[in-house]
Amino acid sequence: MSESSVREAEIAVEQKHVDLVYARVAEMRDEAEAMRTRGDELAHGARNEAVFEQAAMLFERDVMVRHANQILRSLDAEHEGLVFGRLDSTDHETMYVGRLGVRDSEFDNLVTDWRAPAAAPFYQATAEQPMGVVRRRVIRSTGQSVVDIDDDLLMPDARLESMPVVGDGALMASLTRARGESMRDIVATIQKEQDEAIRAPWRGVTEITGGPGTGKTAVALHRVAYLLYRDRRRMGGSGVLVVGPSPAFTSYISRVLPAMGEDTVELRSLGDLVDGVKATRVDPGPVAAVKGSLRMRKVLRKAIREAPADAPQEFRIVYKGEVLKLDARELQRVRSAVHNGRKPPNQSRVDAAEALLEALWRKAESYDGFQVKRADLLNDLGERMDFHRFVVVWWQLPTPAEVLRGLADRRRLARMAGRGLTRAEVDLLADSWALDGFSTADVALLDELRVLLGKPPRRRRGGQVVGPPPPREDYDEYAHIVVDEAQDLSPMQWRMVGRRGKYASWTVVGDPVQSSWPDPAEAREAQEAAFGGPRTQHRRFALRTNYRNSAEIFALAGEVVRDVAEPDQLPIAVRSTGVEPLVQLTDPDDVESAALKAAADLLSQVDGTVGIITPAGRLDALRTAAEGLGEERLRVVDGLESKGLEYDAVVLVEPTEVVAESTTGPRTLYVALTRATQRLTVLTSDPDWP
Ligand SMILES: Nc1ncnc2c1ncn2[C@@H]1O[C@H](COP(=O)(O)OP(=O)(O)OP(=O)(O)O)[C@@H](O)[C@H]1O
Repeated sequence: MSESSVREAEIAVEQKHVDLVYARVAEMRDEAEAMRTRGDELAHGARNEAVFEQAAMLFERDVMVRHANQILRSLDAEHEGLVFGRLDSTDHETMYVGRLGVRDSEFDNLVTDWRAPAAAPFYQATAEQPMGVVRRRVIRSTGQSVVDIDDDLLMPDARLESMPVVGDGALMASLTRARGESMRDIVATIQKEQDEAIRAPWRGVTEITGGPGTGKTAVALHRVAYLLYRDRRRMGGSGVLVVGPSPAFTSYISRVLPAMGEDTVELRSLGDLVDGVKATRVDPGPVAAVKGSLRMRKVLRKAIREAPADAPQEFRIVYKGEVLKLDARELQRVRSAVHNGRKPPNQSRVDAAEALLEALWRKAESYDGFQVKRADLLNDLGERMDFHRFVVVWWQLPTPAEVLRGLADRRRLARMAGRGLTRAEVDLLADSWALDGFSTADVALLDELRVLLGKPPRRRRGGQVVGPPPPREDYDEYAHIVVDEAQDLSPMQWRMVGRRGKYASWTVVGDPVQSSWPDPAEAREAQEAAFGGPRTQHRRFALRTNYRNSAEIFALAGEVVRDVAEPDQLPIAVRSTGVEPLVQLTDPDDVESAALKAAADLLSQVDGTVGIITPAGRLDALRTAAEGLGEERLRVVDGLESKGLEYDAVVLVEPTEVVAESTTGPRTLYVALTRATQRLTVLTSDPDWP
């Protein structure tokens, strides 16, 4: 038989099994639905019968329905099919591996869930350590049709005559496929070193490092699916949070988990981690660097103690014919004393009122011949409307946003900062807070302020203040938190994320060489604190193969960080395309049209997406210009925004400017140069670049 007819025959064999699986799944769906109906009848019918038994059945019903729904979700996901792998072992057993486990009506395995221990050899077996696997087969489907197969022969000596081997590498086939709107799952082609990180135990901190394109993000997401499968009760209860750098990134990865049947995981970017706030911009590097540093804690702590700008400077109240007056200094003394109490300011208004009354009493007492009893004065004034009106304006309950906005006042900010910030830094921050909206870095500060201020008491109708609510935090705490691009989190951001995971286990993914955070030591410390201190159990995995970039593209990218990276921090790109990146000298006045021209060329050369990556200063202009092209496959982003994303082809605009803008030298440029899978064009007005 010719090779192609062998392949056809083998595809037909697999199609038969796949058909069987889908038929069984349809049956399971019917069974689950019948079960649901029965469960409903039970619930409405025999209320008086054995309640415990009923509860158990209801529980079972819920599990069944959940399972059925999960199967349906996986079926509905338009991905590479339910069954994607097959192992043939030395004992002549065959096992199919898929997105979920399916048994036939006799409880025999039709498909094993990829996350089950039994499926591990599918990812871990190698020619050196075959784990009893003679042939590993990857089955590629479109919908329910098998379209191709790819075999790995791990034990040539154990192969039977009747066992054909076809295909030339499922991994390569997957890597060269065009990239689209969103990231795909990699369940069918997870590599051994990746699998080890995916299947690591849930406890403590799992740290995954690796260069660009080594699959860190993919691995982290598959690990989430794995942990949910293995430990659904622990993980599912308080949930899993995945934190990424930008909304573009969360949107890019948003389909991976649903494709694996997991749609309960929360994806958030650093700018929308706090409910009710959404970052609308990104600060320039030097501004973000100040806002992210731990020095901000002191500034904010001071800011919440400061009287609001519009608070009254003195207080007069007439009592029994005498004017009682507190001047600015006296008021300030009362304010400080209340702040020194243990409650946060937004829960201290009652204390503030009491302290004011005491101060008024001391004042009255100091007047010669003023005959009143302390208890009477406290009571009488405490019920007076004019007193309460004063308290409300003098002890305001500001929102975090109001406090931060207050710091747009340069003089006020300088006072709060003391020697903690330089004058130039005060100017940078004040200018930034005078702009509309908040930046990504501001969100961590707002979260810090929220904790410092405390939750204001809820109001009852009629405007009366009710006592403080039960102590409940107003953010969720998670069972497991994944932090992607972890090298970029500022210390203040680590505090924000850490607050959401006081009892969490962690998966932390990053690449120090791609860092845009200038003070790694301070960030490291804050990170450790977020994890619960240095005693937390740590396990580390390093990924070494770059699956994204062609070898030609990565050779150029590696060049620009040669001075700032250790050799073993640079991954190895194994896929060669024979297409060298193009470096074009451009007229500095003509960069825009050159970029559009280059993008148009690339769009005609690749099937998937094309990205124009530009210095932040040119972003708006290029974005507007590119809109004119009306191309759905084209994106325009700046270097920082390009973090974590990938395109089939990239036009990189003015590398020297990208470096100049960054606070961490060539690292952002390295990020930008490692986004393309197939083709890269660099436009530079610097004849000496690189
Ligand atoms: N085992 C694999 N099989 C198929 N594709 C893979 C595999 N591992 C990684 N990839 C692909 O390689 C590309 C890079 O993966 P990913 O984005 O997870 O890398 P990364 O390490 O997070 O990169 P960066 O640090 O640059 O953001 C993706 O398209 C991913 O699907």
